[in-house]
Amino acid sequence: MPQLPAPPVLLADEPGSFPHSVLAERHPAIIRQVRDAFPYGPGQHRALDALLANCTEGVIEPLPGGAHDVERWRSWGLDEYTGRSWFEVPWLWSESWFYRCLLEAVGHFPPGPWQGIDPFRPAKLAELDAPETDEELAALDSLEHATAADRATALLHGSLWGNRADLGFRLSAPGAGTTAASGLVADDSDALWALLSGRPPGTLFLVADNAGRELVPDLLLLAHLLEHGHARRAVLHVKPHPYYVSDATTADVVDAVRRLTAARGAAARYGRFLWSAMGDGRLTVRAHPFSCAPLPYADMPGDLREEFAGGTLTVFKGDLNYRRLVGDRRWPATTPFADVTAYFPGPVAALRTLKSEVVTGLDAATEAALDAEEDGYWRTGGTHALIQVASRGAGG
Ligand SMILES: O=P(O)(O)OC[C@@]1(O)O[C@H](CO)[C@@H](O)[C@@H]1O
Repeated sequence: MPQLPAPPVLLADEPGSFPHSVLAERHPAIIRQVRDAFPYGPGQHRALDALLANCTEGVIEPLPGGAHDVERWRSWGLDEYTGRSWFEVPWLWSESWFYRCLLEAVGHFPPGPWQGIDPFRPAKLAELDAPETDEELAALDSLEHATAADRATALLHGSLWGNRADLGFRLSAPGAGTTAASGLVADDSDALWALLSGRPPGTLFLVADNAGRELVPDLLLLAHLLEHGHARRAVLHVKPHPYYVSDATTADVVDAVRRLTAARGAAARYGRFLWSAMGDGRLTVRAHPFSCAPLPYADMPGDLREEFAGGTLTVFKGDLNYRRLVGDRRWPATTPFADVTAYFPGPVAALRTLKSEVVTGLDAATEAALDAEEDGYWRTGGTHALIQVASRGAGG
């Protein structure tokens, strides 16, 4: 296993940089969006005002005494970062901390009338109800007569590009989700299908990203893989609580499956298949606390490592999961994907549209051509995507 020299971790301390804009602009916009979405009371408004001041100008403060997850956050670095500016600790950490604080402000965790209410739910539901979702579901009918291989490719690409439908991203990327996507910067899909064509079929893990128009195609892909013998069992890892605006929770999985079963044609058939697969255990939903950790997957706890070790393949969806999978560092873009994921206990794949600066596994010519064409926007604009696979341990 190669021991790579680790480049610096991304911080948000450089005005004008993408991480800085997320803390200075995107987080205040998210607070505004959440405030407008619910008839919150004065206490919640005051807490949101305090969070706005704290996350833009203040320092990281301890969790309130009695918070259910104090020990967890201490083990994730809270003591080390308390008293420091949000802009000077690892960006991955401060972003995650923002969502923890936002949920605190709206009373999501403590017992009370607002416990368990998802502040992002209105936006997630609006997306699921959008006419674009109807169009995407209707398009499934035209795939019914395609060969299984063509359908598999279409569903893989649907799941991949579904990652553009990220509500937090749309708050800060003008035109995101509407412009035509221009292409793949890496495509290991042959290796991915090779892993999923082994006999006997095994367990596939999918570490989900966004709800709504990303989760629906993820579920369609899982249904296809189960139905066509590419996997015996699928495990969908979602977030245990609302996170990064649109990240999928179990409630969002239920909404997505119900949306499918209530549709017409092929979409309804997929919905019924998924419903019965959940009923007989072929499809399981998991909500591990580490899914919302402010840390890279290299630091995953033993139980999760053991679980992933039993999979034929683990697929990480989306930009944030990619940052956590490879490490949120200034990797040269040509650093091999297999090297940065060498710690992972089994075959692993990433399906991601590029919405932050971290990228690995490109060839030098591709990187140079993209830089010449777009001067860096290709890394964060969501216009490009990648399918990367490290087959290690699978004899591949
Ligand atoms: O993980 P996702 O939904 O694909 O994207 C998450 C995201 O919008 O949030 C982060 C910045 O806040 C970036 O990693 C990325 O731009």
